[in-house]
Amino acid sequence: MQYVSTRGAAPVLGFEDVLLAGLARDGGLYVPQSWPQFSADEIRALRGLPYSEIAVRVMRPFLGGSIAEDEFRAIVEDAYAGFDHGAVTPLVQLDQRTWVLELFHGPTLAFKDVALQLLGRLFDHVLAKRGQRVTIVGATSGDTGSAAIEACRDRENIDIFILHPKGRTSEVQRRQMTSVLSSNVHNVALHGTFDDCQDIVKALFNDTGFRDRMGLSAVNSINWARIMAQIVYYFTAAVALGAPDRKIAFTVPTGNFGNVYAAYGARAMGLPIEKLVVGSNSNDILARFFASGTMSAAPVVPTLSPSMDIQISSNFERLLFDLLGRDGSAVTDALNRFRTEGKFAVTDAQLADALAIFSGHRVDEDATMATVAATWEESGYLLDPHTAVGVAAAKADPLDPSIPMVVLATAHPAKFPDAVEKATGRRPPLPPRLSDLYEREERLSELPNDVAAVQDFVVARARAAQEAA
Ligand SMILES: Cc1ncc(COP(=O)(O)O)c(C=O)c1O
Ligand SMILES: N[C@@H](CCOP(=O)(O)O)C(=O)O
Repeated sequence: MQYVSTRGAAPVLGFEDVLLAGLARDGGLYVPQSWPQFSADEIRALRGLPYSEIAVRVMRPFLGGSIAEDEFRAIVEDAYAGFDHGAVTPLVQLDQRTWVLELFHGPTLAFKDVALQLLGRLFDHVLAKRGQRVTIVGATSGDTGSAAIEACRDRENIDIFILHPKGRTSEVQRRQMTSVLSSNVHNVALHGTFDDCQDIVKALFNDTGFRDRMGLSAVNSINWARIMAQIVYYFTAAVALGAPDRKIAFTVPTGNFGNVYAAYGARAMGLPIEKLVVGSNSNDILARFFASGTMSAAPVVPTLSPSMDIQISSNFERLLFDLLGRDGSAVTDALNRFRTEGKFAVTDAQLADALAIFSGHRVDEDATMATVAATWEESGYLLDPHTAVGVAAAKADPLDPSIPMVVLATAHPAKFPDAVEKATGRRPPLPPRLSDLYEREERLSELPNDVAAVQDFVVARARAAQEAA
């Protein structure tokens, strides 16, 4: 299995190099040269298997033989052993046609753990084999940060720097990051939005001198391995609900487009996915794209679902690559236009290709709160505000109701207790292992929205951490 860049001008790489590279050297994102195919019989054979076995079978083709199967199986089993539900990502039925796929049973209570618990172990495995060390830089709107820190803390060959937008995460999310005091963990509260954090991370990667000197790696979904690990739960959910002998649809609360792109990958691999519904909060650039074919930037507004307060969805580039016929220079042109003019458009035919798979819905703050409240009243089920955006988007979609709709529950309601309490009168408690979170010491540094300032900080802290080690 080989991987190519969406901008078409970076070296073609195998799995291990893609894992360590993060962003491609031409600024693009790596995607598989072709999608592995699963026959109906191979999909049927997944029914009833444990999560980790499905994970091995679904991810195996992406490794291209770079990790021996028994070693990979051991890594996968270890990654999911700490989840607090035996099914890892259980399905819960909400009503006759709607299920939620609970992705929040990992250590930091959000879907990011599913991929990052694996990624931390894969980094360890590959770095030990190569005798290499990396500096991870990541951007977070709240959940990737804590999941990545949890996965990488105290690992010998990794320093990890996480940029979050100051004051724009929930308090639980911030404390989950900043209360990890390990010497290889460095939290930055940036004076800016998540998009600013993500821009700085990309700028650090695009400075190839800095990138090579520091040995930069990524934990955001720009890293192909994140997408690979997220494809697995679309298979587990689909086979549990009757695939390949029954069609299925998913609604994904969306920000950076990584999660729903993983669903697109599962469909390309052979899962009978009828529709992918993209749920956006008031930061609705994606819903507007699916309505018009034009991607046009707008200022980020803070919402009750802060992890989705994103206007530049980095993984959309991977879909665009396919919509534009896998032409890297056409992708580069479109994205340059987006940077300089604030917008670009696809043709009617390209939009029709996208709409054959996707639809998009904007869910505003009132609808989010009303959905949390109504779901609690009708089903006795507590939704976090991100999942509520998904449930509301699923209800707004005109899809054939005989097709089961799975909404991805991307975070535990206890990560957003204020919004949940306001909507339902019930304050969801943190699990016992996090019950002292509000008393824990925090450590973080504040930095301006400036690439050079972040670069200097990374150099100084990485040097100090290595001297102390
Ligand atoms: C709780 C939660 N829901 C939804 C999303 C959006 O997912 P994606 O960025 O993969 O579209 C995020 C952030 O990524 C998140 O943390
Ligand atoms: N919502 C995310 C934003 C980063 O997304 P990623 O999937 O690219 O890591 C977060 O919680 O940080």
